[in-house]
Amino acid sequence: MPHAPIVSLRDVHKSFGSLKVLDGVSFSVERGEVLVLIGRSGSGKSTALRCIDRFERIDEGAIEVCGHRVDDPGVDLRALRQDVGIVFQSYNLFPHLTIEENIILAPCAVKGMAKGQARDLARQVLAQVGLEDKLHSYPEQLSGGQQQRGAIARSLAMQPKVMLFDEVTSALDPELTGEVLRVIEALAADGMTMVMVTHEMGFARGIADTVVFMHRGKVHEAGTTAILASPATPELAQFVGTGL
Ligand SMILES: Nc1ncnc2c1ncn2[C@@H]1O[C@H](COP(=O)(O)OP(=O)(O)OP(=O)(O)O)[C@@H](O)[C@H]1O
Repeated sequence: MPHAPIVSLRDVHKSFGSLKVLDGVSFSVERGEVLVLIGRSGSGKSTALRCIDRFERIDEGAIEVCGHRVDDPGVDLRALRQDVGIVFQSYNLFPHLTIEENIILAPCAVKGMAKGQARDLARQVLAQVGLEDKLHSYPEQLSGGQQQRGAIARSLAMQPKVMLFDEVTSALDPELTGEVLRVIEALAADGMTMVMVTHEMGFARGIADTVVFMHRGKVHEAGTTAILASPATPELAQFVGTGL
């Protein structure tokens, strides 16, 4: 039997009122692959990412994620979200909970994991992001970069099959960006399947198996990172040239 991609979008359309944001978007992500979405502000990257986890519902087309038909109104959202981890630009951690409490919340509540086991898991995922010593800290006691690493750890604790990253370094100072990107690089090297929206072009070049350049709600160009070095369209050439 041919294997199915972990994520596939086929001819996805999505509008907000009269604004068409996704206009026939298709792409797919294989197991262990890193797909990077790039494009100008407003081109539809975040919306495409949010549709994968059904934070947004699509108007037309098909999305399949880890065997879940996301466009099916009856999709089991709980099962879908156990398979998909998502980290946003900000507001990821609950401020009134310690890092450990943040991390064990979902494994205990959603998966019914015993607290002791969840605490062991918290230590393990915090070690993965280099935050073992922050177990009992509150988010406000951490730098922005540490908070994002904590948010990544919290997602990892659910042992997702695919991770989605939406401009996770955009709110960070440049010196804190690197530490978060290194954690993501390590996850990719470990074989985690990922879809990420990023404006960090150097990082995209280094990590992406597939680059999808979105323009006006469409996949304008897609391919390996070679498309960044020799774009086929003036729009990508201009985007790469300006880095915007
Ligand atoms: N919930 C919403 N309601 C109405 N319009 C929205 C909503 N979410 C996004 N939009 C609009 O859809 C368009 C695409 O937004 P989206 O966030 O997907 O773009 P993007 O490529 O990720 O941009 P950026 O790089 O600035 O994040 C924008 O014009 C945005 O204002």
